[in-house]
Amino acid sequence: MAVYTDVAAEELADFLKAYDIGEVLSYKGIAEGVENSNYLLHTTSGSFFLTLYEKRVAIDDLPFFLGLMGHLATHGIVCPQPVKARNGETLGRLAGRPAAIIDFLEGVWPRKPNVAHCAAVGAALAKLHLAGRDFSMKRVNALSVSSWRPLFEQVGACADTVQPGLHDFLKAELDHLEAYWPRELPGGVIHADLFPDNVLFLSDRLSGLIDFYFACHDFFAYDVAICLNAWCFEPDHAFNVTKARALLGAYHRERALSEAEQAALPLLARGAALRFLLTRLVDFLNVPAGALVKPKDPLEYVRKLRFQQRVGGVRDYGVAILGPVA
Ligand SMILES: Nc1ncnc2c1ncn2[C@@H]1O[C@H](COP(=O)(O)OP(=O)(O)OP(=O)(O)O)[C@@H](O)[C@H]1O
Ligand SMILES: N[C@@H](CCO)C(=O)O
Repeated sequence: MAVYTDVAAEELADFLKAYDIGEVLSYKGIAEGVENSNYLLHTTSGSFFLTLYEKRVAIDDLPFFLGLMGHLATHGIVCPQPVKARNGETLGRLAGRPAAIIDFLEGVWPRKPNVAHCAAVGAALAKLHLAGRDFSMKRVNALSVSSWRPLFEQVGACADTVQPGLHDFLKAELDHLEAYWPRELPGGVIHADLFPDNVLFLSDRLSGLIDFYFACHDFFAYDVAICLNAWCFEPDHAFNVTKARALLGAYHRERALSEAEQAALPLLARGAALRFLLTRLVDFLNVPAGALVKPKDPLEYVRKLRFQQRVGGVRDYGVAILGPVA
């Protein structure tokens, strides 16, 4: 989470003069998330979310992210809408960082996802992929396979301080993925970070998707693989095939996964596990002094990667080859 960048009350009051959202009543740093500095903002007009974008968000990418959130809403995807300043801009600058105000979505992210949550996420992910097909802006995935070796080299031998032998394990996996990564699969706009903490529920109903700051163009099935890793493992690290079947089946009913996508899923899931393992390692080894952040556990993704290395095909996810949707 983060509060990497503090915001003084006077700075905030100044910043809000450009908006039509009333006077500040309170603002508090949010103790969740690891990428950006987030504040819950209450004003005389309502509740908002103030985000100051940090190191992993390139300022030139922000129009894509903010524009995508607006586009998806026009296709019925419930996600935060950027608040425009009086000059029509959604992006400003606060405390030396690019900053935006987005509306606050009610809902709670599931700390212990169940099978119904997994089915809801599978369907929502497919709808997001379909809704993004006519989005005009493009963004290459800055954290796809070509970015993993530089991250690995950034970590280097320090990997072994986190777990003995981790450096060689990462190198072997990287060599394998670079050699066999798919060249051609159906693709488009993906979320690329749809973890439980980015999906809100009200009672049992999915009430919103948030945190589009890794959204980009990549394989749709890669986004599915990210969700398999994020939603379908138990706290004891066991893979839950019932949850995987629910997630994949619900996705497939909204947007059919081709045979090629299904065949590629295990390899994509290895890549998805390596991607988050590497960014977690980098963050774990480089916590900025004074930042209010609890880095996420890289070893969780070592275990997930080892599981995915043993997967032989989608049957290991609890599904027979998903046939045509009736
Ligand atoms: N628009 C919103 N409405 C309601 N809650 C929100 C909103 N945006 C963020 N949150 C809450 O703040 C938390 C952190 O937000 P977010 O996920 O965007 O941070 P982050 O730094 O990108 O973290 P990470 O990428 O690790 O999830 C979310 O888990 C959610 O609980
Ligand atoms: N969702 C990511 C953090 C944001 O990239 C993780 O759990 O590693």
